[in-house]
Amino acid sequence: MKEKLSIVKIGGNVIEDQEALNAFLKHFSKLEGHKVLVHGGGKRATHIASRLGVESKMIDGRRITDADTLEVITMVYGGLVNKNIVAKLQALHVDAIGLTGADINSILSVKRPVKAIDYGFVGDVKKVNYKSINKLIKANFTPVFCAITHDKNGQLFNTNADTIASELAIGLSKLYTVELYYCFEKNGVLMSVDDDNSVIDYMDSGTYQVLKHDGVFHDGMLPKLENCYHAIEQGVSRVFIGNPTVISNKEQKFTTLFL
Ligand SMILES: Nc1ncnc2c1ncn2[C@@H]1O[C@H](COP(=O)(O)OP(=O)(O)O)[C@@H](O)[C@H]1O
Ligand SMILES: CC(=O)N[C@@H](CCC(=O)OP(=O)(O)O)C(=O)O
Repeated sequence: MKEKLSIVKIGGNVIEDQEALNAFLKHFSKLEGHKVLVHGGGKRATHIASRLGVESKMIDGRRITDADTLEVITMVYGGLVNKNIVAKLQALHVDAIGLTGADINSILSVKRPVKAIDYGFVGDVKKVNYKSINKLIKANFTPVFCAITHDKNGQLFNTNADTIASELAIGLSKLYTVELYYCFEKNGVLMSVDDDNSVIDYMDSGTYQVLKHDGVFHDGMLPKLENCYHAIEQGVSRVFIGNPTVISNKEQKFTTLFL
């Protein structure tokens, strides 16, 4: 039987709220067994880009990444956000190691093909080197991934953090029974985005298609759910969406997704 591995993605709104981030990291530190953290930081990148005079442009939840934006996101995701999270985890006695997809050649990507839109330096994941990542896991390190990948020719790419989490989950599910958690500031996938009590407890792919057609999901929730169902279809055992306590408290409301 495969061992269990928890992969947890934490979104940009929680990262912006120091109290919420600290509370989440405390929950994460107590999570038993092997674990991997993936973090976003889109909000921080937009904020710092604007202070540097770099304009941010998002289309369908993805950032148009020109050369200046790539510099900003490399500093913000790979440096500021990643290293602060790693330091906070070390303070909580988690032996965390921060990584981009270039480190140990962990996540390879190719430039997102230009169709109607040229996203610039945005990468679509081509390969996850789960065997290399597993060396860190087996040595009892906790990998902490940011939203950066590379092409093995020296080019870094910006890749949506929800996609990084689902691709890592797919790759590592060859070795582990993976539980994938998407943590954000709401209680789960909501029937009505303004009502935190309207959590959809269970959602199969048929219901997902109907609700999507009815316009229940907007903005970042659209790519998030696409990534979730992609992971489930590719063999990830369990996928949950909820607030930062979902990883340790199954008493409260959250959304469980299945085929
Ligand atoms: N039906 C829905 N249920 C919950 N959130 C939704 C829904 N539709 C749209 N959203 C929006 O999606 C956002 C989450 O996506 P995103 O901002 O990409 O998350 P993250 O912080 O994880 O990166 C929420 O903040 C919310 O405003
Ligand atoms: C290509 C692309 O859009 N990348 C994202 C990566 C960060 C991210 O996903 O952050 P959140 O999880 O906080 O939204 C971006 O630059 O915004």
